[in-house]
Amino acid sequence: MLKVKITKKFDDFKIDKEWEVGNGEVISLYGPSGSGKSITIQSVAGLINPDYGFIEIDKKIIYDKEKNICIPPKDRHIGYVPQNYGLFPHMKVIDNIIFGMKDKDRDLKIRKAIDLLRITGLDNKKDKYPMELSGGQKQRVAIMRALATNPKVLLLDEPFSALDINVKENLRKEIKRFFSYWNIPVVLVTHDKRDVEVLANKIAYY
Ligand SMILES: Nc1ncnc2c1ncn2[C@@H]1O[C@H](COP(=O)(O)OP(=O)(O)OP(=O)(O)O)[C@@H](O)[C@H]1O
Repeated sequence: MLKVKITKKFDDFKIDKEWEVGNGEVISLYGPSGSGKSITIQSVAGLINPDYGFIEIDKKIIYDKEKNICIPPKDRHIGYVPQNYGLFPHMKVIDNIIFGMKDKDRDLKIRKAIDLLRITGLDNKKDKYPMELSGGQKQRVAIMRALATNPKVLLLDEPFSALDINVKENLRKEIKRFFSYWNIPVVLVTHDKRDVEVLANKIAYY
């Protein structure tokens, strides 16, 4: 369960939001450009700090302004896929996926990464570089890289916005299928109603 209550103020913009999402659920942060969706998930990931509020994962506080708690991003166990996928261009697909894994044994990491790639049918691309993949393939690798760290929460920022309409629709359905493998809260930032219709159990309007 992820619980979020945050306030953040800039000179000409303020957000004040409260929502929660359970394990195995997908919440969509849905609203127009500039409404504070990215700021919210960056706060959850720990990349920026809200001015007030708290963030809780499975009853553990990872941020609380009043209690002066702010767990660093690397200790939050969060899988975050930014808008541009965030893949390392100089690393092969397989090395991108094993990057955040905690296991010491490289062979074990490789086996786990290949299993993840197999779920998305991309095990034959393991030795390619990100620039050799299509947009949809990059997106799948980015999501698998985030899941490879066994996160307690998965955050996706506009995952389909750069893809053409047919790829989008197929990928939505595929992603919905592999979300069911992971019993964690998923936060999906989008301004596309179709993403909400296909993927979300809950909506937080922005
Ligand atoms: N560092 C900053 N200083 C001042 N204003 C900022 C800063 N960062 C973001 N903002 C403002 O906060 C608002 C929300 O930005 P945010 O990126 O969260 O929007 P969004 O809903 O994710 O939109 P998009 O879909 O375009 O990414 C915007 O109006 C933006 O200009």
